[in-house]
Amino acid sequence: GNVKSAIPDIPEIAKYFGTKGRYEEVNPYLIDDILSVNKSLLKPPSPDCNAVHLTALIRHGTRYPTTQNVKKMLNISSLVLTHASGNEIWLQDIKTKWNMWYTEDMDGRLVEKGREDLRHLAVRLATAFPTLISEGNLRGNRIKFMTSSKHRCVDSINSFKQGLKNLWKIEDMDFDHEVNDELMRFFDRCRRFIKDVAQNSTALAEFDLFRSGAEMKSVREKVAGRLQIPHTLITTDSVEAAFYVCAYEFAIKTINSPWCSLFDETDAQVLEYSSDLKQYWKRGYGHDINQKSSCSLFHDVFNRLDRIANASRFGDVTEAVTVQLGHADTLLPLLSLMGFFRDDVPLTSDSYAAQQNRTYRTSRFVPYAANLVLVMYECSEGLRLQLLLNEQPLAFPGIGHPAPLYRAVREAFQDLLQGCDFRKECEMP
Ligand SMILES: O=P(O)(O)O[C@H]1[C@H](OP(=O)(O)O)[C@@H](OP(=O)(O)O)[C@H](O)[C@@H](O)[C@H]1OP(=O)(O)O
Repeated sequence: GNVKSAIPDIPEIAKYFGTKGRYEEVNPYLIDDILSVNKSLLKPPSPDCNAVHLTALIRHGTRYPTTQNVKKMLNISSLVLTHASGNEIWLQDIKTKWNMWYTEDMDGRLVEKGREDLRHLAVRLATAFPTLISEGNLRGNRIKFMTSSKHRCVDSINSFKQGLKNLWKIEDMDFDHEVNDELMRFFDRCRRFIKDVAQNSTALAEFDLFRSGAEMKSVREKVAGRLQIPHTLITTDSVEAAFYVCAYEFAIKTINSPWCSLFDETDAQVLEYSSDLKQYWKRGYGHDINQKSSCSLFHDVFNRLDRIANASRFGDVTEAVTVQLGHADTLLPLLSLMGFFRDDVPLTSDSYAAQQNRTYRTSRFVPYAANLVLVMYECSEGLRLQLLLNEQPLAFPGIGHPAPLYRAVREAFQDLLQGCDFRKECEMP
């Protein structure tokens, strides 16, 4: 019928959930129609072009909290259930209508919504690129699948495949995927990253400083006041965990949880900045090795594009589509390596106010199921490469065109193409 689907009651702070945000917040038109494809955005660069290859680098779909966060959520929920007082409706609802249902064994696994995220993404990409993501190419093994070994990624790539099988009513075939952590979890393989960042307690100093700074103190005091709990008991971990309850209740169950009433927009923006500081210094521009650790994935993608470019002259392109499933930690370093979302000044613990309009804002570009799609076209004047991030055209830095000539892209990235040696960058003396 023509009854619009009931728009879920969306927490006003939902756009500040960082890497724990829903895909729909980045593309709100999907709330009404999850299979909607903005065809005008996705038409070929010019009528004479035809698509010859597509690579999709995809983050897994919506997941449960990781164990480390379930522990923090347990702490804040028992503190609130035992110590909070006040007769606000939302507090009564937390106490009477909500229960702490998260358990440590959830361990970041994919939830049903996460399977839907990937099944729907598969159908939308097949709709947008029907000559590449096609039943014939799937049955003809011209669509390659690769994934991180993490359960949430394996489940995600199987959901992506299931989306295509449902679309074409395929029940008589299964399709393999390659588990490749060297590429999809390169950060685990880069010794310099592990030593200088992951295991270096000073590497996230700006993040740590902000978490114990003035803006976060104000959030803690306001939340303590709303709960009528002494603010000495409300730590940064507490407010972060309560924010995560709100984010996970929404992402997993599309519920506007009473926990969201603990925060106003300013609180959410402070917590968003805190999350951006973590990603900036651990996965982004903060440390050069963060981006250099993604050199192996960068070369994997461009070596394939070069093969396609050479083969396309002879029309025997066998690798029509490559789908690679990873993490936010896979996409963020690569996006930085390629120069996306770089601010003129670094994100630091004391630049919260100055960075209100920062471009490195993870809520805007790496939600669950975030995806970077590269489409190569054969056009009359040569090969073109179109870039899409979360199904929206993305101009290459320094080129400003979302579907430039491939040779222009290679020129822009020539230093990386000739350098960016993973072994050299990552080995330790
Ligand atoms: O804060 P948590 O424990 O959720 O951090 C996770 C990462 O989640 P994210 O920060 O991206 O929301 C998780 O990335 P994902 O893309 O797989 O969800 C990562 O795999 C996991 O190790 C945690 O990252 P951390 O840097 O080890 O804290």
